[in-house]
Amino acid sequence: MNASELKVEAARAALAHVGDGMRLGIGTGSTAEAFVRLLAEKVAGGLTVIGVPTSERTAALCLEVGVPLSTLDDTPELDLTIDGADEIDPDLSLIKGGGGALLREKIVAAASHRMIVIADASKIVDTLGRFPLPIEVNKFGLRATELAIAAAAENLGLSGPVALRMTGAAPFVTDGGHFILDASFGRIPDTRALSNALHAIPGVVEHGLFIGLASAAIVAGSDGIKTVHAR
Ligand SMILES: O=C(CO)[C@H](O)[C@H](O)COP(=O)(O)O
Repeated sequence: MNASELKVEAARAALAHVGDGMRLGIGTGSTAEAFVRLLAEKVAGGLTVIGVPTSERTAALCLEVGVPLSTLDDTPELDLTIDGADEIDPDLSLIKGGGGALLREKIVAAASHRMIVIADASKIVDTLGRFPLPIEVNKFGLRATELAIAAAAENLGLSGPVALRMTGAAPFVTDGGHFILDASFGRIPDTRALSNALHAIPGVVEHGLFIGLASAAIVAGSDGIKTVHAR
């Protein structure tokens, strides 16, 4: 099976955790999209759920395939969020934001009683940081924020390019109207320290380190599906 097929298998396995009447956070990315399409089949078959999407892109897909939606304002407490990830470590800390939706993804995950991550096995790492860390920043003072991020990283012994994410010739703009800086710091031994340091920078809106949010990860590999639970 290729990575796309494995993503579908992980998404299919996650459906077993969705019960009738649930309020569901719905993630962003290709794995989450596979989940939405499978969920829509269940909804067509009579399953009742209400979804809160983590991006405009996911909202559009849900509307297209018939998954009923709410907003986090109308449904501020969720039973379960299903979302993908760019990296997953053994503690179920994550890097997310490859699709640019990290802010809403984190808000939705934090509003959920449980978060289940779905992924193909290539996303599993020993230590987070192979995937560049997405950092969502306010447009104002971009250069100053970039310098502050580099300085904060250096204090923690981390360094590497911090690149403004582009879509063609223009900067990528998130659903919240912000920019994304992708920080290639390499391995991040102390994710909590980096998280705190980034949160202390005024121009940083949010970052893609998800620590203590995932309750389980459903990972599909060539040897089958494994479910890893948070310790
Ligand atoms: O965090 C995300 C979007 O912001 C995605 O969950 C992450 O990028 C994984 O994407 P995919 O399922 O396409 O591999």
